[in-house]
Amino acid sequence: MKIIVGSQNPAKLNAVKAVFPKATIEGIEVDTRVSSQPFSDEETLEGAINRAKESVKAEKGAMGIGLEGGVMEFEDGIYLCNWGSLVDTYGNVFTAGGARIPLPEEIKQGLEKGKELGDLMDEYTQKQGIRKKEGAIGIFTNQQVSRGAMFTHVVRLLRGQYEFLTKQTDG
Ligand SMILES: O=P(O)(O)OP(=O)(O)OP(=O)(O)OC[C@H]1O[C@@H](n2cnc3c(O)ncnc32)[C@H](O)[C@@H]1O
Ligand SMILES: [Mg+2]
Repeated sequence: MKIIVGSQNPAKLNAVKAVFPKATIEGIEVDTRVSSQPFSDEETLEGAINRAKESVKAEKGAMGIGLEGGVMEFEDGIYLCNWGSLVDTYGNVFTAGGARIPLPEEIKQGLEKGKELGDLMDEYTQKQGIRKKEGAIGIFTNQQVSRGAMFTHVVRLLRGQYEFLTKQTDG
């Protein structure tokens, strides 16, 4: 089985590898056709679906997976949100959402100024490439749940739905 992932971010690629250990996995750059910092569940999910649809087009017979990170405004502040999509070789589109946690006021202010969360996290932690490592979710959960672990859960939700449908249609 071949899976094309619409990203070259190792946190995303490793999540797909963890859930599909026997598959050949390739990450490609795709146009998400949403903002580089999605600002709602809807926009983040759309980014994930666009990534998956672009990826599946890249190679005949391969499945496509798109994982997208974003933020969403809620009554009490801004939450981190994550969405994923899997498009199989028949064109079936599966979707799944990931864990949400609120972001600190300082991060919220940076986002409202138009900065990207990835850059804000590097400033906040005085480290580089947090988005490719534990992510904001890893930092703000004291490393209890890394970005990779969170995306692994999303990909597991995608794989399970795909298998469930395949079982139904294969009898
Ligand atoms: O290369 P791609 O696949 O685009 O990976 P990315 O890290 O940019 O991730 P997304 O585009 O999915 O996320 C949109 C923005 O939100 C940031 N982001 C989302 N979740 C994050 C997290 O857990 N930690 C740090 N930055 C995060 C990310 O860096 C982007 O600026
Ligand atoms: Mg990005």
